[in-house]
Amino acid sequence: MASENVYVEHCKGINDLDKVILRENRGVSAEVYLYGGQVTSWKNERREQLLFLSSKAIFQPLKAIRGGIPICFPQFGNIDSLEQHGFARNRLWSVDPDPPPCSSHASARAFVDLILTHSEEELKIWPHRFEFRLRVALSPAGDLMLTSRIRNTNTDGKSFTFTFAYHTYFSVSDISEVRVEGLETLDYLDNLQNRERFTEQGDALTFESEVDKIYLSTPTKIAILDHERKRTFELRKDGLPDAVVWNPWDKKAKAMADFGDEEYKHMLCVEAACVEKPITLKPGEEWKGRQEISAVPSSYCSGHIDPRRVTFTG
Ligand SMILES: O=P(O)(O)OC[C@H]1O[C@H](O)[C@H](O)[C@@H](O)[C@@H]1O
Repeated sequence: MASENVYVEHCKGINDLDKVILRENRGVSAEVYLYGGQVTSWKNERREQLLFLSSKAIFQPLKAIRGGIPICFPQFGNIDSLEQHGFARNRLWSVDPDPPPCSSHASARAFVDLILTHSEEELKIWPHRFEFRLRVALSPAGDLMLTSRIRNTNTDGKSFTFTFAYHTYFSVSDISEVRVEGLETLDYLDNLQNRERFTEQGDALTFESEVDKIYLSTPTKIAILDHERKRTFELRKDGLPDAVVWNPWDKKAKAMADFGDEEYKHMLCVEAACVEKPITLKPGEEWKGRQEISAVPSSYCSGHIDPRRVTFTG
């Protein structure tokens, strides 16, 4: 069991589900449910919530929690016969009692190591043995860092193939005030058009209708600028070439039981992912995928904001 200290608290959350609270200097914090291995909260030093969590989210096994950072594994989407976005987000993870050394975020004090392995039940729907280790860490500066290490532990000599995403729901003031930089001019697969391939035109992305796109071979940094809240999220990723951008907009919002009708205005999913080219692991092989997110104050200037030149005050 991970040690209890001022940085890490193991407790019960909604519906008595186990959760872990990570705390750092100046009151920054994050919360992780063992159900889904899912981050559900990330707060800055002003105790402001940085992730979107639906007011209608259902915290009950077999349904993924709507918001935070669901983990999509072993598939993103519903291409395969498996459940949409795979089973990892619908399973009870454990605290990893003996995590192997993790070079990422080695200096973090507020972190938890979780593990998910195949169950006998699982083997019927996805016939592979695996160990999925997830480290969630909060840096002293308040950055939220997730590292996934997935190992093929098959004993029958078989490789397995998977796709993956950190399905991050960012909290935004008003979707019509948001710009995403770093994806312009890239190719994407449009989920609203049978995954047909297009090229993004023009400047940074803005939003005025439903969007569900998988941007391909993206840069390792993406910025999400919230003009009204004067906040910029910076997403950095490694091992995850693609980035999914999703907002259901009004009609789909109404069709989702665990999502408020108007909540689409206050969220945007930007998901570090590996979708276009699935990953194949031979027995004994391990894959690693990392995502780090920071939230920094940004000064508003109509037109261009260069995420590399935002004003850091913290
Ligand atoms: O409702 P969920 O299974 O959580 O999926 C929510 C959304 O996830 C991704 O962003 C997909 O690209 C969307 O097509 C999907 O609607």
